[in-house]
Amino acid sequence: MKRFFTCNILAAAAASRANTTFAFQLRHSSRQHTLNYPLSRLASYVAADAAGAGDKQGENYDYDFLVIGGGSGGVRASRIASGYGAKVALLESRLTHGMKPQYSAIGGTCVNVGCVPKKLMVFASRYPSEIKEMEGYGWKGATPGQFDWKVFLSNKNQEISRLNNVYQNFVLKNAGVEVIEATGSLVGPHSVAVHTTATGETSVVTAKHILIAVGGWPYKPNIAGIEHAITSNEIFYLEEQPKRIVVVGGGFIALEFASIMDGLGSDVTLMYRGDLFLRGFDIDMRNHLKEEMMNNSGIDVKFNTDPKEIVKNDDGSLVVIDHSGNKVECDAVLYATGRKGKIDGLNLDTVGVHTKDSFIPVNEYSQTNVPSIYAVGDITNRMALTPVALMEGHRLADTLFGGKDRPVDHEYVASTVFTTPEIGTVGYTEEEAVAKFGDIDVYKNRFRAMKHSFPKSETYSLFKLIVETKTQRVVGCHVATDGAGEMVQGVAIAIKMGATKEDFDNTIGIHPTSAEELVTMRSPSYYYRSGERKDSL
Ligand SMILES: Cc1cc2nc3c(=O)[nH]c(=O)nc-3n(C[C@H](O)[C@H](O)[C@H](O)COP(=O)(O)OP(=O)(O)OC[C@H]3O[C@@H](n4cnc5c(N)ncnc54)[C@H](O)[C@@H]3O)c2cc1C
Ligand SMILES: NC(=O)c1ccc[n+]([C@@H]2O[C@H](COP(=O)([O-])OP(=O)(O)OC[C@H]3O[C@@H](n4cnc5c(N)ncnc54)[C@H](O)[C@@H]3O)[C@@H](O)[C@H]2O)c1
Repeated sequence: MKRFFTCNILAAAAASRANTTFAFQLRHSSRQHTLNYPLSRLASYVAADAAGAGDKQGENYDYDFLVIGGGSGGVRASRIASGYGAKVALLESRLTHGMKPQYSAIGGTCVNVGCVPKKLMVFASRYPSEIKEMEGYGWKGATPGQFDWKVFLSNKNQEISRLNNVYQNFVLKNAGVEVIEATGSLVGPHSVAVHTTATGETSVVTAKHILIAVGGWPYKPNIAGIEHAITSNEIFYLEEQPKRIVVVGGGFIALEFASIMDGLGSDVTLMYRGDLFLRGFDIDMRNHLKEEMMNNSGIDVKFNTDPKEIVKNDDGSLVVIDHSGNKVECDAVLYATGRKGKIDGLNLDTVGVHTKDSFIPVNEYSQTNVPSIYAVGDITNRMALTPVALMEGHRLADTLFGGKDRPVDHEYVASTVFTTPEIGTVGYTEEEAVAKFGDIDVYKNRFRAMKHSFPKSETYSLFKLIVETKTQRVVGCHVATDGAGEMVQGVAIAIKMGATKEDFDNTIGIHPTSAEELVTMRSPSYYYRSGERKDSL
């Protein structure tokens, strides 16, 4: 007798009681797979699932740890778990990067369509401004030449392919992780349907612990003509460099790509719906970046501007019409308006995993409401940064397989917006510090770095330290300058360790650098006492 069931553990259990053989019908995304599954095996994992995650049951699972998603969090968790001797399999939909439908591949968003190709574009985009200053240093007639988008893209693609190979065949293979090119979806608290990418076949495997590390996906608001807009996924594969580009958004991705495309020679219009971009960052850094962008880049920054419609012309060019009826002609529109969790097709409902919007809430051990199922990285909507996903994955593996008690730690996480100039930041903003501590001392200096002052460029840096008055602990450091990311990484160690302003003062600077400013700001620029700003005491 052959019967069909949707992928539902209760239906499977009923089938096993009726002692039938059956084909198991699974739906994932738009595809539908049929799986002929041996009943004895199915019955065993149904029984295991029904019994919960008992240690004794665990001995019968196919794996100790099954990871869905081969990005920052999944790769780190799986290789650390394997290092502790766990039997680990990792499912990633694709092992080599490329366009639709996934864009991402082994290594995740960061490696394929995020941090890495983005940073390569940042490097490429900064050469022209370096060359502009060369004349002041005595180099006559230097020009950046012509940027060849196709050459860059081809080199970038080779580099990402190299990294895909490194992840699959060195990082994970050497760690003993079984990598499967497949898309995973949940069947039960201990069972996952594995939809093999190459063949379309589906099988079901069981694991004592399951980790969901599927990352996120760009979100575009539903305005007329939105289908003509691209996202950060597509920009890494555009065949031609858009001569004119409108970037919509005011977060990390919008600002970084506005800077990149400007540096590469495109005409850039940045549209942000609010008064000032980079909400959540220190107010001085936000204002400083605005001034630097307006004074030292070609970016046309439009605040309080929200597109209402995108119209495609017959020649393929686009027009962005905002709510006031203003029009901007361009060749591409990049939407960078946030990211959603990639939960589609995971069958979370089937197993009862709670979601909030498109994300999966977890506790401090990255555990979902279903005890055997964990989630790390962007899908948990804690802090969407690669090193954070790495930390969450690592700590989970330490806890589950290393015999350690390692909850996540999101305090004093440093980050950098790779605009020109970069904004490096760790700890509390001025606003947050006032709200939390009431009494703070603020040290601030805006200056022209030696490198820019000599060729007489009007390019400024801004350094800011925030100190809790009572303890004199440095609780925030915000830097807008060349190489801010490299600089703030070191400061983050000191701040995480609880360094005081005196510790900073006792540290001897490196001369001549811009970074020495961090240890030479002697007197506070202003203070807050009981939440009220005071210019002197
Ligand atoms: C343009 C851009 C630039 C960025 N720049 C930076 C930066 O400079 N610094 C920084 O710290 N962060 C940056 N980020 C953020 C960073 O990329 C993410 O925080 C990080 O990649 C999250 O890791 P993750 O493990 O949660 O998920 P991801 O890295 O997104 O990995 C998830 C993987 O799971 C796979 N997958 C999804 N569903 C399934 C399924 N059902 N079965 C099997 N596999 C599946 C996907 O194909 C993907 O490869 C950037 C992001 C973007 C978009
Ligand atoms: N350098 C880095 O570390 C880096 C770089 C890129 C991305 N990231 C991570 O990826 C995450 C996602 O980046 P992102 O820039 O897409 O998101 P984001 O949340 O940083 O910014 C989204 C922006 O879009 C705006 N927005 C949202 N909905 C809108 C709408 N309907 N219309 C117009 N504007 C709208 C928001 O006001 C905000 O300015 C970041 O939060 C960050 O954690 C990090």
